[in-house]
Amino acid sequence: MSRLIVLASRSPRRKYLLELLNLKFSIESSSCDETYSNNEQPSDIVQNLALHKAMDVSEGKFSSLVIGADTLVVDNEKILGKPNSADEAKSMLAKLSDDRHKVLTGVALVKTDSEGNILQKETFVEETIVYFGKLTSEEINDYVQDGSPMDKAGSYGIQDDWGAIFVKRIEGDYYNVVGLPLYALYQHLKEFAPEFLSHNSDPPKDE
Ligand SMILES: Cc1cn([C@H]2C[C@H](O)[C@@H](COP(=O)(O)OP(=O)(O)OP(=O)(O)O)O2)c(=O)[nH]c1=O
Repeated sequence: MSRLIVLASRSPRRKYLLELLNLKFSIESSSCDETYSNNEQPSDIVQNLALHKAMDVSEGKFSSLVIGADTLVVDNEKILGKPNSADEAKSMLAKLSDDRHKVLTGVALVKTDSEGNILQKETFVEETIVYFGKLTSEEINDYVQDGSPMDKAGSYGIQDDWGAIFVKRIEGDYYNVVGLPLYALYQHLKEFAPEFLSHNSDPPKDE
């Protein structure tokens, strides 16, 4: 039976990022609840949510590797998820202005055997520090009105046109901020699931 990689995500950005590893995979989004308790450590939250997504999608999958991920912003110990309203997006961006914050992405890898049983699972977390410049209220208003903050942790996308204008510098993996830490993921795949890489071992082709 052929081996299958499944990305447990509805995020178009995660699909795009996983494609950069030149792997063949399918996509199935999990319907699990993404709530968490503020008493938990952010690094535990993102890994637990990633694992819930991957475990949920792994049901009924045979000889598969399921990849789940979750991204949160942590600003001075305060966790910022996706905003619930435009006003909340504006206040998140005002908090991030002229300061540094952390972006944490938790990743879960779940392997199933040929009968659909869970064979192995592991999680890891990657942290990137992002430094924002000072944002004027006009810039914040314009971004929230014309940009796409609502589906993003911390209300911004570093990859968006205006998002890029906010960011002075980062420490760590850029792709981790966008939603999937590609360097760490590839290293973990080599250790945890090399059999899923072997038939995809051709180097990426230039466009
Ligand atoms: C900080 C930041 C977050 N994000 C995104 C990454 C994640 O998609 C999103 C955080 O929400 P998540 O719950 O991690 O992911 P999701 O709901 O988009 O997708 P799924 O759970 O189905 O995998 O914020 C950016 O795209 N750019 C950024 O700069």
